[in-house]
Amino acid sequence: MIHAVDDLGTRPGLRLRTTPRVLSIAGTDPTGGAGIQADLKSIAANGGYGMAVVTALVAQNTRGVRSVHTPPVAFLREQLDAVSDDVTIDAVKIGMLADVDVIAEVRSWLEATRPPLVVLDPVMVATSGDRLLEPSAEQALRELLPLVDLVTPNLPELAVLLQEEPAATWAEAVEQGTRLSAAVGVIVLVKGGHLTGDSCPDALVDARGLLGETVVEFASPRVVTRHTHGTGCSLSSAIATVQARTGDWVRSVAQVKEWLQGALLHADELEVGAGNGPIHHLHHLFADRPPAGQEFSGSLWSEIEPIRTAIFELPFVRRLGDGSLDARDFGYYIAQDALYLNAYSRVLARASALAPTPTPAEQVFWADSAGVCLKVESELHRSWLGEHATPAALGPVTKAYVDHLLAISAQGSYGVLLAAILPCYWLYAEVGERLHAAFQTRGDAAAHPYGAWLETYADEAFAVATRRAIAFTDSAATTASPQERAAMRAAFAASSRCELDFFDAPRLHAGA
Ligand SMILES: Nc1ncnc2c1ncn2[C@@H]1O[C@H](COP(=O)(O)OP(=O)(O)OP(=O)(O)O)[C@@H](O)[C@H]1O
Ligand SMILES: Cc1ncc(CO)c(N)n1
Repeated sequence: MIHAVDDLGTRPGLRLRTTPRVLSIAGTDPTGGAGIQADLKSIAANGGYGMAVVTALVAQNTRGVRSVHTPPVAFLREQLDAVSDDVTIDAVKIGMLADVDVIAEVRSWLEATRPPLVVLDPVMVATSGDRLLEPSAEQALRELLPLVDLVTPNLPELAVLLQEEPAATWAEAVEQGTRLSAAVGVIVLVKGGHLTGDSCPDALVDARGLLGETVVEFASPRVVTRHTHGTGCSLSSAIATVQARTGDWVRSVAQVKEWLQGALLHADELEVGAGNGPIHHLHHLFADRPPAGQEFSGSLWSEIEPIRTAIFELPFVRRLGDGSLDARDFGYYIAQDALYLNAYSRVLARASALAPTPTPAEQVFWADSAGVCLKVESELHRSWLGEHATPAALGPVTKAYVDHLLAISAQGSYGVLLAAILPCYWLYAEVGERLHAAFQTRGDAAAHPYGAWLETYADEAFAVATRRAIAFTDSAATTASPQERAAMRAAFAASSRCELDFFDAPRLHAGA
């Protein structure tokens, strides 16, 4: 889709595209965190089509730069022309330019092709402190600025561009950015990543007033991580991409900063290299991905999402959480739960009997769990029901749940039985944790009539047992046939529905 652009600080030739074609002209990082590798990921992460022309090959990793090989500039030009002779370029991001010859060639290509949108990251020094631009090329880089729309210097680079000392404070940095913008007629993104303190401010500055105001600040909290390799590359290529879609610098920077914050927050998960590792460019694509090895249980959990939502919307669960639950409803629930736990213990013992022989840990876990279940049952009698009270009769919902579990026990598939057992652990851990967290925040722990109940299920030992039950279910799923896995899904969903009905049963049957 193509739109014309009005005056938002962009060049007349700019045409907005849903999926902009973005060219990165930059150096390489074989570890994938900076340079063109980071640019391609950032462009993709922000919805663009990425292309790349290599200025210099850099033998580097997360610990530092080993050497730089700059191919002849004639070959650089061949790469640039190969792209521009064929592809309509919507935006260009320029990174490492290495030396004066490279700068001259890129400059000549820019003058010949006039791309509608150019973002320049004036790369001089890597995160590791190694130089990526020869000092003799600094003047040529300064002279390139009038050909670009946005320049994104960090604090030391801003100082070099102005031939001044680096700013010591954020106010000084913004003031330097304003002077650079006025001198060159370019929008400057001043980056505060090199400051110390709890925040990482950035500011878009345009002395010509193209942004509506001279300085637009973007505040973001500093992410505590040492994995910031390539943030500057990633930021500039992402801005080029989003700007080619929105045509609005302020909106583009705000959107990209939000993405960058997420990429920094998830950086530690990647574990790439021993030095300053990369950021997680594509973190948002994997946000819902279950941990490795838990794909099966992860999909079971997603499939019962409507049931989980319904559980938290039940009046019983809401009132249990805030303590306003009627004592009669709670009493009915606890009495039914004691009956349920007795039957559930037998089902767990059956899982122990069916556990595969080469893994005694599973057999022991289910046998222990059957024992724990009986202890919890007697504890319910002791603390809530009175040890000598007449045993309640199995209510209709309890009976349906127990019958379902016993029927699956009788069928003899270990995997299907685990899937049927699992919701009782998982949903209780979830309910316990959420209600407990909510009641702790309110700070009325002592006064809460059901506080002790909530504590049982929010307990860390219960969470540990739940994680093991999940892991055993996943491992059973890996050896199960497709038919058996389908039966596991059905059993998990059926038990989850029983859990929902069980929480709703007091409303329907407590008065009967
Ligand atoms: N720890 C952090 N937490 C949040 N944002 C950060 C952090 N470090 C850097 N940033 C942000 O990342 C972007 C790049 O900033 P920085 O000043 O580090 O650039 P740079 O030095 O060019 O990056 P590079 O590490 O690639 O050399 C800025 O938007 C900055 O605010
Ligand atoms: C190729 C290249 N460009 C930029 C940087 C700055 O992080 C780097 N380390 N490597």
